[in-house]
Amino acid sequence: MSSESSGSSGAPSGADQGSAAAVELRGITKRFPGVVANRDIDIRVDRGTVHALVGENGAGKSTLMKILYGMQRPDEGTISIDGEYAALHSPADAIVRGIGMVHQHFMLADNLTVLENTVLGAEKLYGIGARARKRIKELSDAYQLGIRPDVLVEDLGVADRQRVEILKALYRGARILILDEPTAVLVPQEVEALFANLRELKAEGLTVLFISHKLGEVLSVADAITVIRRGTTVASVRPEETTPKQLAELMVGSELPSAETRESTVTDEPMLRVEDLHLSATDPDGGRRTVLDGISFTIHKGEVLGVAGVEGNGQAELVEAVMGMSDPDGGSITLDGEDISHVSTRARRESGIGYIPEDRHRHGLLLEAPLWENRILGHVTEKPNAKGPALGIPGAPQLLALKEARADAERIVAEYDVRTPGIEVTAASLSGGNQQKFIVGREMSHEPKLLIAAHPTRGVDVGAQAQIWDQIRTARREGLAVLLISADLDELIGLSDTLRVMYRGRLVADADPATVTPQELGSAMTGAASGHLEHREDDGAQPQGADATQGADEPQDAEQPQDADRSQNVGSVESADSTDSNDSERGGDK
Ligand SMILES: Nc1ncnc2c1ncn2[C@@H]1O[C@H](COP(=O)(O)OP(=O)(O)OP(=O)(O)O)[C@@H](O)[C@H]1O
Repeated sequence: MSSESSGSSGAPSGADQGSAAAVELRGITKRFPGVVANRDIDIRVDRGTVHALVGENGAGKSTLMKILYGMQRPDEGTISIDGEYAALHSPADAIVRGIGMVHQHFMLADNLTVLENTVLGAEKLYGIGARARKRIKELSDAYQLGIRPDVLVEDLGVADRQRVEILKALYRGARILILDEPTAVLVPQEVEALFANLRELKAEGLTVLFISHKLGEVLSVADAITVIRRGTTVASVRPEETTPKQLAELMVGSELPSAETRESTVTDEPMLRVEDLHLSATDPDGGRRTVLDGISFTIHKGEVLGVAGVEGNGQAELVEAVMGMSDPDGGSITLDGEDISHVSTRARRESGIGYIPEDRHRHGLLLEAPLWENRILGHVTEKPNAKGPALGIPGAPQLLALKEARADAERIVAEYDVRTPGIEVTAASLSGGNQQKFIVGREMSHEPKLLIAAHPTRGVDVGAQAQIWDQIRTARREGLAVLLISADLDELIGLSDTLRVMYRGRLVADADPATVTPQELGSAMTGAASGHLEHREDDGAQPQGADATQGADEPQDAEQPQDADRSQNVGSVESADSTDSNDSERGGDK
């Protein structure tokens, strides 16, 4: 594997020009209790192409890719790689066959360098020293990955981490790369950079298979598209012959949704008021770094406040602070006139905050518990899950109302179209998008006053996305206030009444959702100046927090102020001469 992967360009050769497909899946069937995840699937993927897999939540895409990567065994069917039958019993078998996979949740060790992460477990290939370093450089140059081997992974933004994952796979000799929803966490500029990388890879004869719910992107980068519905392939289409609308109809039989919110329902009654919130975190070396640096905003009843930002600039920490999951150094949080700065997460929920967390596995679900128990999670003292006080004695603890909780779990499954064999199965056995739909259903069921929604439609298909957007809009009309964090800029622009940009732990700019484009917002998020954005005077000109080692783009501190002719209605995200008082600080890195 290693010998065949050192071509003169440093790229794996992939040069076999035979007519065999890079991947041929024939008659793949995979059953789980109560579900046929894949049913007699045939797919042929030509060498040197980018092949997209699309389909609604629970259609069977991830299962199929896990089978190809040796993580799961099919009950029936065969896999051929480059025309040869391949028995893939484990990822190790797949790697030997030149298959690599980049999962949605990156699997890198934060406290190790890029080089260490790359060689870990693959020491036999090029050792751990000079040869390994040379190989990393060759691959990085050949595919223009821009890898810096000695940087700690924790200092990298998401787009860079993704490139490290791709490099890791290439280093192990991958010629077939599987990417699971690779663009879900990227801003538009980063998506473009990733697609440029994918084009480089295929130009060198590599084959890319990727799963995505973003149909516009699929059409822009894929050479071929396979649509899976309810476990089986329903169409193979060429992008040049297809529109996003047709693709959506093939997938779910529904129209492409629009996030656009036209009529305003914003009132002048404040629901959430956050004032001068400061939060710092301890670095592994014991130093302190600023994560939230004087955050202030108000969300009114009937208002959706969207916060745009490249992952790692403090949005996640802002959400956790509002939910009472961290202990801010200063500032206050007021909900509907009540100071909740020092009350517990449970008390915050009980006073009417719904919470759709960013990491559904860590904060949204008990993965090994049945779905009906997950109905109770986070709402243990609320109806319909609780009844009491026990035995009618005042002050006695409440009892869990198990029957009612089960019935309500059934209702959520039906209303939110959660595809599951039942409420007794574990949350872990649901597909990612169906887990998300269940969480959204649970949180909306309690008619919150304030919804904290972090990436509410991440991983859900276009049909379910439309439904979730509708739910949020309907509740907003009835006075719901929403703090919305999303990497999906169309969603952010479409749903928000007010839009703020977060950068290095500060709210640095405002954007008008009616006029701003995803590209402009994306630029602002990476620290560049952009049109339609208003510099926030009240946040002060000098950022105190954190260098932005986030994202693919380095901070553009050295950039000059914008052209005078653009400056009339345009604000820079940060003043051009801003100098970080502490370059070692980072905004909200994990
Ligand atoms: N380990 C498992 N145990 C039981 N059922 C499973 C397991 N993994 C997947 N399933 C079921 O198989 C079906 C296909 O799931 P899969 O994750 O492949 O869907 P998907 O198309 O990737 O969905 P999404 O777009 O939501 O990620 C679903 O009904 C899911 O609940």
